[in-house]
Amino acid sequence: MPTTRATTEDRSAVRTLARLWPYVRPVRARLFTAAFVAVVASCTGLVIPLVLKWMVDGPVAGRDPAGVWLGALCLLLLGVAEAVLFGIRRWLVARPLSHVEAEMRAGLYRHLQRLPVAFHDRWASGQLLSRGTTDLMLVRMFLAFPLTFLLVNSVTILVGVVIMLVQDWTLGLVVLVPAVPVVWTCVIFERRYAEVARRAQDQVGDLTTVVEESVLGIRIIKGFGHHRSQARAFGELAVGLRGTELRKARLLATIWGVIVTLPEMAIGAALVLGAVQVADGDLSAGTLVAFLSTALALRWPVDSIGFLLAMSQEAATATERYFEVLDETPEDGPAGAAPGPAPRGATAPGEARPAAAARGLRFEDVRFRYPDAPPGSPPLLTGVDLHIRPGESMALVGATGSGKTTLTALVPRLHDVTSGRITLDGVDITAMPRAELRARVAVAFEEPTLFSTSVGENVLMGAADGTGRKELDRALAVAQAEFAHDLPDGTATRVGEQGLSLSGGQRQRLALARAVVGRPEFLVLDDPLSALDVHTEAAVEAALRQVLSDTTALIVAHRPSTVLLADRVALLSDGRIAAVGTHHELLRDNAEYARLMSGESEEQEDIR
Ligand SMILES: Nc1ncnc2c1ncn2[C@@H]1O[C@H](COP(=O)(O)OP(=O)(O)OP(=O)(O)O)[C@@H](O)[C@H]1O
Repeated sequence: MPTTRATTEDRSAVRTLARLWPYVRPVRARLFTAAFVAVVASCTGLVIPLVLKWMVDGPVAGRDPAGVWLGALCLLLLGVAEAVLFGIRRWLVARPLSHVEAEMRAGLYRHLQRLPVAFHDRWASGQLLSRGTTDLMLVRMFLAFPLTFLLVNSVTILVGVVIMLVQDWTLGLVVLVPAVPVVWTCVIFERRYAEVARRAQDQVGDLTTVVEESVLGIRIIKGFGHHRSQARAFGELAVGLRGTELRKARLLATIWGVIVTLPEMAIGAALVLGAVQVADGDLSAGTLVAFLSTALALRWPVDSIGFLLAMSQEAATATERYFEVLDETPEDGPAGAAPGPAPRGATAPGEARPAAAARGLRFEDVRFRYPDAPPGSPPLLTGVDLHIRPGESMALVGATGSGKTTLTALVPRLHDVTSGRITLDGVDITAMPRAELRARVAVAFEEPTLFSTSVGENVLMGAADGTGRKELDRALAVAQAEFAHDLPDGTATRVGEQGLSLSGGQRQRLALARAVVGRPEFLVLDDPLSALDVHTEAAVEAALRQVLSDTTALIVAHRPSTVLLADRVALLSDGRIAAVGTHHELLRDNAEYARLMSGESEEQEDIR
């Protein structure tokens, strides 16, 4: 699984950031108003040097104290106005930008839910997590600060330069000389910084993955005494990230050095030249004061360009990473089209009742190859043909790694077949809306996942909205999960990561209850009894038999006791169904099946 997804292709930061427009659109009025207010505030600051000029050449030269007081009052009012306007700007942007961030995060989450399992197999969870957290925070910060201030500073610099040229065009040109090397440095910096910023953000994703895996797998890490090697792996990634961050800091220091030093030198030169002109009587002292105060007022807008560009570049990288996920095609395709092979002669729901041969669950020449399988490797399933009649339960047996779990995952379309088709009562599953398919097919996997919510809610996830207490109790009884009633808050007890810890067998029984609670027409169980003790297994089997009597079921089985739950058994071998029959028939006629079952010698003796 690639943990770092660095894009090396050249892309324009502006074009990438422009993709944020649909999210910014609803709050555009406030953002534009805030930008306008900031421009006015910044330009208000540029009036101060002109007041100074008036004071120096007027009241100060004419020794008029009342005029000096008036000038001081004007300066005070201008300062207060500038501060108030900047305060208004901040107030205008705070709330709408939190809204933009929340909307983008919700959009990402919704999209992640709709992306196919193949996507989640490919992507490290830490990479997704960091996109939904750090990256979105960088985007919000960009919208709040650099976006406005790159505009505000540009306008301020432009207005300031015009004021300086009007005061004295020769001094103005001296101050403008560094513009060429500064712009050139910015262009080079932008390219280099983009590369390093991307690497740093990918490394944050990798680090998040390691932290997440260590927390989830803490028992294994401790059990096998791997905390040191895990800490070493984390340390190496952290050192890598530190190196990248230092490179970022060095680049930033370089551009800052250029952006600060060159204009300061130019101001110094202008000061010397201006002083000479004042001494020669070619320039008034007030004009020189106004010129220098304007140049000094432009220091911050110029100095800040370095880190504003850096923040914008990080935001462009964050936006790019965000849209890498959002650009992935969701399960139903952008226009709701079903991906996968086109249905062949499917019978639409509601049409004439299908022929008996078509009813039930049918695999027709199903081939499957994982999209991320090594190139050139053969498909895992090379032509599966299997018919499970309505109401029949079929056990699926095969060597480990033969593709049993994969085959079961094809039925609820967690993966799509590479070729061939699967039908439910004659209807190709690719022709059915996924919601309908998943309402008709219930699944329980070997790894029983419970969510951080109550036992009842975990089980009722398998049923339509509004399913009541009676169905919940029935499902718990079928799965022999009545222990749930004895939990501290009964079925309202919270389980999962932040709730009560349950044993593997208890989790498996709840997962089974979730699969049967909706009385599904089709049931797919992936070795659902593997974590149960012998007594509980017998009790669950007895209850499951009842459920299976009116359900069409496919059950992955490793043990004869589970196989015996089913009416017939299919043997999966070399990507095909090698044999179908009852347990006893296969045991007698098929050497591979007999060998697979012989692992359970004691039980096998009982059965014989
Ligand atoms: N997401 C995936 N991408 C690529 N290959 C995969 C993926 N998931 C599983 N495989 C491969 O497919 C093969 C079949 O896996 P599968 O889990 O279907 O076997 P199984 O018969 O259920 O095994 P077991 O009896 O051990 O549970 C394995 O070789 C596995 O490595």
